[in-house]
Amino acid sequence: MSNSIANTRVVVGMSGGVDSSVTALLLKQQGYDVIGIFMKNWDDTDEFGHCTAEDDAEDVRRVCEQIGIPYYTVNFEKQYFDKVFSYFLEEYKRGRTPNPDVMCNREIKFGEFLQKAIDLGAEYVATGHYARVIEEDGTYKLLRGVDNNKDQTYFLNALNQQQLSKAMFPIGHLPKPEVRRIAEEAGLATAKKKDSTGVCFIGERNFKEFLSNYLPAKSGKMIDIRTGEVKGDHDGLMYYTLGQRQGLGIGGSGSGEPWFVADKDLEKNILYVVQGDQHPSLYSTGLTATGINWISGHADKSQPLRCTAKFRYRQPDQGMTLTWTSDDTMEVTFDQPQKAITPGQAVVFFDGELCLGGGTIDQVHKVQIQEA
Ligand SMILES: Nc1ncnc2c1ncn2[C@@H]1O[C@H](COP(=O)(O)OP(=O)(O)OP(=O)(O)O)[C@@H](O)[C@H]1O
Repeated sequence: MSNSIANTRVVVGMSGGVDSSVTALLLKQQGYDVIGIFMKNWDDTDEFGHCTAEDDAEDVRRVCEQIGIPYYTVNFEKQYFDKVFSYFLEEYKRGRTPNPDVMCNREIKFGEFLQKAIDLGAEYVATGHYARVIEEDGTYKLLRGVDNNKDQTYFLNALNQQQLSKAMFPIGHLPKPEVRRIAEEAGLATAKKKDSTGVCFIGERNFKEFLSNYLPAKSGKMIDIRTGEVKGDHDGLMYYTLGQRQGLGIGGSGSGEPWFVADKDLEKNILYVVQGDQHPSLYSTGLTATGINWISGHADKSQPLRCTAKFRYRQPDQGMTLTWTSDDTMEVTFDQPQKAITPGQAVVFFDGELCLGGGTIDQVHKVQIQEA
């Protein structure tokens, strides 16, 4: 074992899931000085006094004991509330659909948590994200995880050079089934644990009910964007996402094609809907992105750039042209009209395997509709 590896301390962010368990195991096997830390970011104690964070912390304890590494729990509930949840609520108040995971990675996992790790003498923070980071000529590059199905670069697009220089993603080069196999072979307590889904602080709860605890809902009219006809009432604009089909409560069986959310007018509190999933009002030709993080730090902002991008996790990449309009804003023009582009979500740019960076979708440029 190389002495320098043995002297390199790595803090692993342990969620109690299989990915971070294998992350810690691999680093330990490679000879690093590994510490496992579970973050408690949210008090999810239910009405029966049960808290899933406690179950997860217990899984972290069992896995760390199996691997033979020290473990701790840190509480970042206040920091998470101030830096992620407040932003989440603010965005919903503006009628947008935020991405708290992108913010959590930037502000908590590779913000507060990274600082905590550094305070503990660690050189790196490792997580079980499916992504890769490499250094080339002093620049840190974020690459897609090799498992296309699991690639999580979408959520890591807001990390900067300093954060990437401290990040390790030890399972980024592995397909998920291989990660499970490693966990099973090592007999890790989390080997068969099912993957977490959804926004971490909402969990399996009903989203509408959850949000209504924090933001007052204002009902209003639901209007057909084509005819101006009132189709019904909505429960509050914040509950709806562009392109959404479920939960509109109109167009029951026998009344033709399903209805979709086409637009929101925040000022007038109107939800615009349209019938048929191919209607042009669901499509856009481009978008304005703000708060752009260009990972390499070196961009030629005077030239338009061809690349691919995703507007949501697990979407195939789409071709487009980027034009910088200021230091951190750009106009994005799609090669083909795109459906259900959602303000508040992340747009993330790629050049092949390389994640170039990303930003927040601010304005959406709708397809111009020419009715016959
Ligand atoms: N509560 C937590 N405490 C510490 N680290 C965490 C926590 N939640 C997530 N992480 C870290 O962030 C990574 C990605 O989080 P995500 O919620 O996407 O988990 P995941 O892909 O389901 O992985 P896992 O199987 O490890 O739960 C995790 O693998 C872990 O390293």
